[in-house]
Amino acid sequence: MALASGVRFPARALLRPWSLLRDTTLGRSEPAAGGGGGGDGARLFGSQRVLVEPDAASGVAVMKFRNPPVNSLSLELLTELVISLEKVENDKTFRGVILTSACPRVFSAGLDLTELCGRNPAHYTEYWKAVQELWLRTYLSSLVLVAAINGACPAGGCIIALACDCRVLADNPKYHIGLNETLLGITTPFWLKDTYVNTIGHRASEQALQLGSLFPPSEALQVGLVDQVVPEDQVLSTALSEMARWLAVPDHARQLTKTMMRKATADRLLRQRDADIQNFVSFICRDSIQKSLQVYLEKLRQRKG
Ligand SMILES: CCCCC/C=C\C/C=C\CC/C=C/CC(=O)SCCNC(=O)CCNC(=O)[C@H](O)C(C)(C)COP(=O)(O)OP(=O)(O)OC[C@H]1O[C@@H](n2cnc3c(N)ncnc32)[C@H](O)[C@@H]1OP(=O)(O)O
Repeated sequence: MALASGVRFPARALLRPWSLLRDTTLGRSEPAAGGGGGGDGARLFGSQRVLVEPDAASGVAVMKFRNPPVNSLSLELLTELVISLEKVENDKTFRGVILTSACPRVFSAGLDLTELCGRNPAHYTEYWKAVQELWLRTYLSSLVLVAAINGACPAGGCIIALACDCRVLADNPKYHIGLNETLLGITTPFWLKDTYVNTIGHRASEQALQLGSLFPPSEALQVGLVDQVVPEDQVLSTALSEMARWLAVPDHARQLTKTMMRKATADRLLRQRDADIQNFVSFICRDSIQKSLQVYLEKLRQRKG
C-alpha cells in the first residue's frame, strides 16, 4: 500500500490493510466499516494495539496505544498507528487526535529493541521504513495532535510526543521524557535531532542529546519539552482543554501555518529517505552496535524484581 508520504507498507498490511483494524464495539471482532467511526460518539474502532475512541460531536478522537507491557514500538504497533491515523484523517468528522497510553505507567518505551537486535537487513529496512512513515504521518498531520503523556516517555515515545502540536505530561517523578539513544550506544538520526532542536532549541538539544538526558516532569517543563505538567488524573481533561484551544483556530490557517513551520524539516528526510534507511541498516548491523543493544536489553530484563 502506498501511503501519502510515499512509503510502501509491509506485506501483511499490503494484502488487507483494513484487516488490521477491527471493530471493537461491544467487544465484537468484525472488519471495521470503511470511512471511520463518525456519526455515533459512542462507537469505538481500532485494532489490536491501537484503541480509537471517537467523539464525533467534538470532532476529536482519543487514540490509545495498548501494546503491553510497555507500548514498545513493534513493527505491528507502528503499522497499526499509521493506519489508524490515516483512517481518522480521512474521516472529515475529525479535526483532532489525542495520543495517549492504555498501559499503566508507560506512554511508550520507544522503539522495540527486539526489532533492532539479531534480525537481518531486510527486516531492519522494513522496520526503519515504518518508523519514518509514522514520524512523517504524525509530524505532517493536518489534524491537531495533542500528546496526553500518562507514563514514562523515553526515546521513540518522546519522538511521537515531539511530533504532536502540544504535550501534556502527568506530574509523576517516574515519568521521564527525552531522547536517551546515546546511552544505548546509538545515535539519533538527523531528522529526529532536527525535531528536538525545533522544540527546545540548539544548545539545550546539543546537551540533552549528547548526555542522553531523560527529564523528570518539572525539568521537561522548564526546558520546553512539554507544554503543561498536571496531576496524573487531569492529563486527559487538560489535553482536551488544550485541544479546544487549538480547534478554536480556523483549520485552513492553522494547517498552512503548521506546514510552513514543519515543511523544511520533513523535506530534509523526504529528500534522502532511501539513504537514511541504508545508513540505519548499515549502522544497526555493526557488531559493536548489536553488542551494545544486546547488553542494554539484557540489563533491562535483569532490572526486574
Ligand atoms: C554514524 C551513522 C549514524 C546513522 C544513524 C542512523 C540511525 C540511528 C540508529 C538508531 C536510532 C534508533 C533510535 C532509537 C530510539 C529508541 O526508541 S531505542 C529504545 C529506547 N528505549 C529505552 O531506553 C526504554 C527502555 N525501557 C525502560 O526504560 C523501562 O522499560 C520503562 C519504559 C521505564 C518501563 O519500566 P517498567 O519498570 O514499567 O518496565 P520494565 O523495565 O520492567 O520492562 C518490562 C518489559 O518490557 C521490556 N522492554 C522495556 N523497554 C523495551 C523496549 N524499548 N523494547 C523492547 N522491550 C522493552 C523489558 O525488557 C521487560 O521485558 P521482560 O523482562 O521480558 O518482562
